[in-house]
Amino acid sequence: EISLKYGADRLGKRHDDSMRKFRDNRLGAFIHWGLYAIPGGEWNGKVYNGAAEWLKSWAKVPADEWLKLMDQWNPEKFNAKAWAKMAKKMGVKYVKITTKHHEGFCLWPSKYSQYTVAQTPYKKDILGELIKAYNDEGIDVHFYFSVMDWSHPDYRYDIKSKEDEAAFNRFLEFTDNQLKELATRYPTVKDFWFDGTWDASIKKNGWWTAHVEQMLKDMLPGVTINSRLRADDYGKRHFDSNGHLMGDYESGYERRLPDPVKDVKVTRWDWEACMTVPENQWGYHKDWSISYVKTPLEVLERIVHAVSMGGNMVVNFGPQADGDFRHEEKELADAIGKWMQEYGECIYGCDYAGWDKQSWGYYTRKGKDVYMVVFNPPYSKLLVVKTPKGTKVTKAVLLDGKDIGVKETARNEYNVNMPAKAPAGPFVIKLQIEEDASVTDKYRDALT
Ligand SMILES: C[C@@H]1N[C@@H](C(=O)NCc2ccccc2)[C@H](O)[C@@H]1O
Repeated sequence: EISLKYGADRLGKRHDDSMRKFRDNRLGAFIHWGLYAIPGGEWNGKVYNGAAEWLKSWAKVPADEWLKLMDQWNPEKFNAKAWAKMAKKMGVKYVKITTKHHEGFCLWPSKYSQYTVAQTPYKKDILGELIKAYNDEGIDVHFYFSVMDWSHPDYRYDIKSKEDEAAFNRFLEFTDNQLKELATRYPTVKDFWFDGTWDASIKKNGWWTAHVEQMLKDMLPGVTINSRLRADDYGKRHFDSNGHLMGDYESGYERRLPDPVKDVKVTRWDWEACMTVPENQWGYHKDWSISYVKTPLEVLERIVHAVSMGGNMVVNFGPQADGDFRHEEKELADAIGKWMQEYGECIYGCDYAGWDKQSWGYYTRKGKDVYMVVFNPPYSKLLVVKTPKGTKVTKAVLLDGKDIGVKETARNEYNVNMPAKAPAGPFVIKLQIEEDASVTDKYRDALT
């Protein structure tokens, strides 16, 4: 291994209470809310199909012109309690809020910037209202924070001169101040999810990313930090030059998921995926017909897929400028919530089962309980289960306790019956197992 000053400061997963809660939460929601919600993907009469929160970039709008949108920021339908009730009903255990996205507009009254809610007609501290409302519902709050800040004159994409260096150092100090401000004003925050850290300027300042992780952990013991913040001595990101994960969980699965067979290695560390409902819209876009919109079932499958591989899933919501949600997102929250109400025990506190993936769906595991989450019931009405050596399935029940029958068909192979009346949608079977490495082998491998 090469010696690093700013590489991973820990090997392996964290097992303290805070990280355990992060992991056991499993299902979160993203809130992408900023000035970009006002134009909603359209600028000067042209609708841009790219991500709506990047409209400033697609339409090449100068920062001072873009930030004039602040004069229109007055979400008259915003009701933090209603947002928290919606999240509660969806069954999310945490919400990640964009405190400041790339545009530089702050949802809290930062004293280090003139581009904040305090300078808008709305005036009030939106972030503070949201944290109180979510926490009052028992929902953890995580902060999304974009290091890249298009509103700040000292931001640099690269460091190519002494002036660049001086400017960027001022920018890093500004960023430190905002982060300390967030940690001080909102001490119940449980996680910082950094974005906008891919530029050469950050990769050349790996020391600063290590300093930020330490600074926040000193201020808020237990707080979790995503790998996307981190660059090491050589600009390596997420995983350091020795291949060790930096931060507390991998945060590279944005709008994609690890393959259940080829990428089983991700089960060795903590990770959190995030996803959009359209193909690629985080902020509010007025026209969702421009790309494919996932159904609630497709969102649900991604949630289960993540948990089945030992990861968290964060489903994105892009609130409207008026503070209300579009009907598609309300309906999605409702549908996911109904499923979680009935089957959530196969998600919350669950992890990778370590069994070979089968075509009917996904396994999750909590202690001695292995769950089968069935998305694709077979015409045979027989759900094939293959267990690791020394593991036996002794019973298969629905979550209401109804025994549906399991038959051993070969060594470490079983057929679990489909319920007589196939449920109308994805459902869960709970397996009772016995694990004993000393189990004698009554079957013999064929001699080939
Ligand atoms: C969580 C998402 N991350 C931001 C994003 O655009 N990431 C993908 C990306 C990364 C680098 C260049 C272009 C696009 C999106 O705006 C969301 O905030």
